[in-house]
Amino acid sequence: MNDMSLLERAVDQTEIKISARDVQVWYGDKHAIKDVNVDLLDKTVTAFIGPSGCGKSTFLRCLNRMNDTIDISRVEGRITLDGEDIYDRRVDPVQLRARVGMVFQKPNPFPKTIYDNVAYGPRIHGLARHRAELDEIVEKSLRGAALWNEVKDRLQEPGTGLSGGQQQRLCIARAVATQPEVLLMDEPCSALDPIATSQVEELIDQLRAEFSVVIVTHSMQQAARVSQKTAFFHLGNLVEYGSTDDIFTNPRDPRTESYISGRIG
Ligand SMILES: Nc1ncnc2c1ncn2[C@@H]1O[C@H](COP(=O)(O)OP(=O)(O)OP(=O)(O)O)[C@@H](O)[C@H]1O
Repeated sequence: MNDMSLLERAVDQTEIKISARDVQVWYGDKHAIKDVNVDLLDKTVTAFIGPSGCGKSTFLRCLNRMNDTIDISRVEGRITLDGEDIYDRRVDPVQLRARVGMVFQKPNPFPKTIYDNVAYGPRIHGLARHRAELDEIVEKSLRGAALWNEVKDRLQEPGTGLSGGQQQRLCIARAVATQPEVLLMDEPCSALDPIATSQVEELIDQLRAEFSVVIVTHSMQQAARVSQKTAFFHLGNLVEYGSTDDIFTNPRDPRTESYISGRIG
């Protein structure tokens, strides 16, 4: 698939999947996210862009409560998934993270077989009643991550024996296996070569048929290629959010304009 065909696919989805209101994040005294309000759409790829340290990853981690795992961080405000407050005390963060999956910068397969990497989530969440059902989930997830053909004859080999690009697709298969509704990706291609990057980018475009995808990226070319919506962060503020086309061709805020034209960053 070429770049333009990804870019030209219209945003046809308007259903809000995640809604953030007045979100603040502190690390100790450091105010890392300031009053962020945004509605992220279902079945849409949203890119978070902005200079290093502006808070992209911090805000991403708010969306599946990964910041809970950082002792000194404090999150305020309201974030809803399908209208339900994800910070409500009745919400189990482990269950939430099955619905809002995450793929990290560096591929991090478990030291287990390819099969067990993918089967891990469905097993702990009880998604399969018997082995045949688990086999089906593993195959479907590996197909969904465009990896099945490369690994179908070596499912019992260690996941860590795959190439970097294959490992990242394995991590995507692992995230997809719990049937998430949202997939968060924190610079998923930064450790990959150009070929693996383009495979993962094509995959992201396919994944949005089923999920809402949010991707943090330092590459404006990548944001333009894969996303329909873009959010530009600067010094903890969400400065501008809109269609990727508008952000890149007609930014409204001078800070966005400076960033995309390479004057800040
Ligand atoms: N675990 C942490 N403890 C303390 N401060 C943190 C922590 N994580 C991030 N920060 C600080 O919060 C701010 C936002 O960081 P964050 O990693 O979210 O930015 P980013 O835009 O994702 O940066 P990059 O593009 O470099 O990954 C920075 O000032 C950073 O130093």
